[in-house]
Amino acid sequence: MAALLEIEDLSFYYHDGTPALKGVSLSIGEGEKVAILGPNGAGKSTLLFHLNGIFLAQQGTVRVAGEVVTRDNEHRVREKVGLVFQDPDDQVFSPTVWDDVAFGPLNLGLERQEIERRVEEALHAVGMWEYRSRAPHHLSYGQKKRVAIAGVLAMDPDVVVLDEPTAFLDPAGQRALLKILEGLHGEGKTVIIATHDVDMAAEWATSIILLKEGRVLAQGDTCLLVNEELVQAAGLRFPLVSQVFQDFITGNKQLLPRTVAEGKKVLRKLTGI
Ligand SMILES: Nc1ncnc2c1ncn2[C@@H]1O[C@H](COP(=O)(O)OP(=O)(O)OP(=O)(O)O)[C@@H](O)[C@H]1O
Repeated sequence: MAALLEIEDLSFYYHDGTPALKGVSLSIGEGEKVAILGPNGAGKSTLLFHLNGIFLAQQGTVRVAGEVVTRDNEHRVREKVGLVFQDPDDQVFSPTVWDDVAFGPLNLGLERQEIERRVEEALHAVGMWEYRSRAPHHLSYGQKKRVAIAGVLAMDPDVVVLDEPTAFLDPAGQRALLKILEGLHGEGKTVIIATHDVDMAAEWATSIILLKEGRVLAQGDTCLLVNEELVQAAGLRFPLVSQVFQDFITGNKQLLPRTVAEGKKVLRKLTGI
């Protein structure tokens, strides 16, 4: 089966000549949970902007469901791929939270009842239903972020892309976000995040993409997060769970536990408890 998202040799330069992407090629299958990691300035946000047609390829191609993204189909692509921006102030602008989340479904031309159903469901999903009459600019950063996520959920896209979704969320908010992402995945959606949170990536992702200086260093499973050479090159660190076991499990680092559940399993084996 063809990949849902296919990027081939994508390069992108900003107006001032800054090269942000240099020959990026990658593919993402339907239903995957993808974490894109890399240091500041690696090109993560620039790459995400290409996934739903906000940026069009200057060199190379971006395919969504087999279709090359162009100016002619960018609107259709945006219905398929929803993007939650890194900064909610770039996304949340309506007079009330309710209006903001309803904005996308309204533009889809849906019936009033369906719009109301979607807005209610999306606001409940992010725990912001009680705030529906509030002005978004009077909310905290984390609350605005939740509203921005609800705005994308209400569009019901096949692919949900989130730029730094956990940044500025409190621990309960981060747990709630993970639950939302799991729920989306359970509905069969493909979920892609850009993040600096190695621990979350290790716990959650089925596929890891490491970016650096506009290039893909590697794409694979969460084993990449305990590959010393790659982790160093990408300016990352091992997941905390892996660090705990690093000195006790010698030899093949790929066998290091990467999640809390894996860590517990190893401990049970070692201690017999
Ligand atoms: N509007 C812009 N004009 C010029 N250069 C830009 C612009 N936006 C980003 N860049 C540059 O493009 C490169 C990639 O930036 P991008 O924001 O995609 O990185 P990132 O991996 O998302 O970084 P971060 O982790 O800090 O969010 C960087 O060198 C950055 O300085």
